[in-house]
Amino acid sequence: MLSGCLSYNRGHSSKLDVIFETMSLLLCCILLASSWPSIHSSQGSHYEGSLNCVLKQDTKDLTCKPGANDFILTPNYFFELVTKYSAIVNQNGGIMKGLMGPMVYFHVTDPDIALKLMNACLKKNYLYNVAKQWLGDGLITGDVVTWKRHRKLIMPTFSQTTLNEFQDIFNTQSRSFSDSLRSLVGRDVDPWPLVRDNALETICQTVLGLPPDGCKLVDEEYAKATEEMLNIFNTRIQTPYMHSDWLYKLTKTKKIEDKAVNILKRFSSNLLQIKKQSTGVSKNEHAEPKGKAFLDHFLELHSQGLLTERELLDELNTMIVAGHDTVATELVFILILLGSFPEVQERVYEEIQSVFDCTDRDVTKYDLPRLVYLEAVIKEVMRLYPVASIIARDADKDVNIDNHTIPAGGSIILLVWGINRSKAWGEDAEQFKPERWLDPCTLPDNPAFATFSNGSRMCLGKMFAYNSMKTTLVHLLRRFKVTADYRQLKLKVDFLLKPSSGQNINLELR
Ligand code: HEM
Repeated sequence: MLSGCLSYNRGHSSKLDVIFETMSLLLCCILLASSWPSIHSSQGSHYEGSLNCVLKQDTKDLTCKPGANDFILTPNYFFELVTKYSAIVNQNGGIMKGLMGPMVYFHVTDPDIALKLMNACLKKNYLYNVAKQWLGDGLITGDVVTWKRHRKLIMPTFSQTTLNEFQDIFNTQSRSFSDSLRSLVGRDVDPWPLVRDNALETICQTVLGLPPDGCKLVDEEYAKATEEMLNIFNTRIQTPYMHSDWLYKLTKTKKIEDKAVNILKRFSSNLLQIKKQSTGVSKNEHAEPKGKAFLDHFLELHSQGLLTERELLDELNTMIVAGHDTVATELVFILILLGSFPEVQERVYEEIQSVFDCTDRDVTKYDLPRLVYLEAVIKEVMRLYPVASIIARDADKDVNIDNHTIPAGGSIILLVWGINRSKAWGEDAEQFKPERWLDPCTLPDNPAFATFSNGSRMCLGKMFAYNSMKTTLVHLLRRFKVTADYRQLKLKVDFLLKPSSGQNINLELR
């Protein structure tokens, strides 16, 4: 039951089913309550036994390390797991076996081993199925066969030409975001709601490709439903009995999920309708997009019979969530770090003033590569605070790595938090040092930076993210000075890495 597939069951239950399931739920709860401690302590050795048979040389056992297990099932279980396992695995050669809840995973922090596994093991771990009801067979949650076909079709959507077309949207959104910050000057405030709304509106504008006309696409209901879903993923992953589809179906959480998914799906269907209507109206009545937007590409693929309408909507939902929550979270971390290191912020400000000749003009595609120090700051914050701090995959065949074999069926946790702090980064890996990005000779190889993942399933939106974050920060930092204290920052892994408190910033007009 615990390793059950989290596939979404679309069928309806009869009354008899409900009675049967309620009785089974009660029985299961009793069994689970009485057996949990033994499942928890014995499951590891049960799995290890079978995994050890195929290991050429035993992978060190993380769960035997002192301190590795003393946080299991604490409220902030995930965050503690990520940070503690990262440190222990880094001290022990970069690959170890260990428990996550009752399941055994191979935990990896060695950048080269991680890259090899990212390329060899394309199948996502069953944990991703918590997002299936919302994201269906989109790129993040789809099975490998669907993913391969869709990735090939969708990759051209992220061409440099398309990204350049988005620069107007990035500028307009960033200006309006900076305007909205004026009301916060002089107060300690949590920037998250405004940063999130801006990122969400930006991705939706780029999905549609319509020039903003002052009218917002996104409402509070959508943003709330997204946050609700991310919380539900977290709850479900951390609650073993909710791993069973039929038990989960009986919970209150499932009802909340159904409501949230309806809101999210209604929103993307509406976007699709707006797009379909806007391509049909004359130029005088409605502003036409200048170039191709995400939805133009998707609709073209649909009209060629390469994507069904359901697949199109799955990709649309995937794009919206992948494209806003990540960017917004990283922007909050960047503001906190800039506010905590005034000398770094001052250097960024001077670079902006120099590139833009002290003017307030928009950011062009030619400015973006010239913002070298700003880019170093962004990358350094993203190294230390990777929003996707773990990536979970399954081996669908035996994978040989140095002296180890990860057997077919083995589950893998790529600890991005740990890869980004591995010994490749040197003794000062824990320190915030943007300068390390300025000299390519002292920089480790690419796989040591895993915030966008690496290999063939790596993030498609990396350049979109850099361009939009740089544009936002230019508009913001030339108007405001930020103060914050990263030492107050408390973190949680709520599916994604997020601040849980201490994220307030203070703005001062320049
Ligand atoms: C700071 C910003 C971002 C970060 C840190 C980030 C990180 C990641 C990571 C780690 C993955 C791999 C997830 C996994 O394998 O489980 C991923 C996948 C993906 N990201 Fe991003 N992302 C960011 C922004 C974006 C943006 C702006 C977009 C779209 C506009 C986007 C679209 C995607 C898509 C479509 C995938 C699935 C790729 C595939 O499996 O083929 N991301 N992202």
